[in-house]
Amino acid sequence: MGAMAARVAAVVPCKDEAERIADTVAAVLALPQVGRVVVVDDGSTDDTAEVARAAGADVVVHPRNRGKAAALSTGVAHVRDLERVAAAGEADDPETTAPAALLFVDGDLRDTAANLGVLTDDVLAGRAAMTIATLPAQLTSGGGRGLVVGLARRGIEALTGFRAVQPLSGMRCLSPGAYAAATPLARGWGVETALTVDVLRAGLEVLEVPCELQHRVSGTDWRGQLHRAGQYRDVWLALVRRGWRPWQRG
Ligand SMILES: O=c1ccn([C@@H]2O[C@H](COP(=O)(O)OP(=O)(O)O[C@H]3O[C@H](CO)[C@@H](O)[C@H](O)[C@H]3O)[C@@H](O)[C@H]2O)c(=O)[nH]1
Ligand SMILES: O=C(O)[C@H](O)COP(=O)(O)O
Repeated sequence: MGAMAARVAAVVPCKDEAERIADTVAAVLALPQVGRVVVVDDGSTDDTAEVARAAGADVVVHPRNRGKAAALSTGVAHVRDLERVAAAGEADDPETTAPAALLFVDGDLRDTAANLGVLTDDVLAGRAAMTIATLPAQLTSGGGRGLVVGLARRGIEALTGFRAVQPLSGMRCLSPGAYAAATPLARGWGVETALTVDVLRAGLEVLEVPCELQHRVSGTDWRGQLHRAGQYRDVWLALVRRGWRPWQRG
């Protein structure tokens, strides 16, 4: 394994993923590119933290739910703390411990997370600053009507010219420069949309990469629709805060 081989740090934000997180962590830990997996338990009411720890992840806990973007920020901060400790142990060569890239992974992918390796190649080779997974048709059908996806796609295109196939996809690999360009992260469910806008606006390359992933799809019940309403609000806010004014179009 080369020096770069295990230099990706994975961050997995989780709210109530106890049933799925062990498989997800095991699959990500098995990727040769990945050196560490940090799970952020974002105020779960189940055993997510314990299960993730038992599966081999470093775990940080939010005592109260703070949303996906806050969980990602906490996870990256924890990666950096762990690196500082490791660098102190390895004396004068922090380069050997600093991650070459961050891999953002949802907790619900289970063993399909084993297919995430394709996201890291372009970033580690310097061909892209951020890669975004595009998912195949899901085995479980969802209840979405494309409203949130359409909003995010239109806003990103208006602000940057980039037409995203799956603008909400949370599985992303980022170079340290891409992460710096996108911080502070937009709140809640706006984080992916804002990441794409901010990284592109920094003049960096963004690539969508097909990836064989399956995740838990939101349904048509009131819970699913409430979830989509929250997504819509956060994506809208992220876009407006970045200067999108759709109501001004002639
Ligand atoms: O308050 C929360 C809610 C969720 N999660 C975790 O965030 C991830 C994504 O959540 P999920 O409910 O699976 O989101 P989806 O409905 O599938 O949303 C899609 O759209 C989101 C943006 O709106 C993206 O973050 C997701 O990656 C994308 O799959 C999962 O690991 C969750 O456990 C948190 O950490 N905190
Ligand atoms: O189910 C989904 O794909 C997301 O929750 C987004 O919902 P949408 O279909 O309304 O864009």
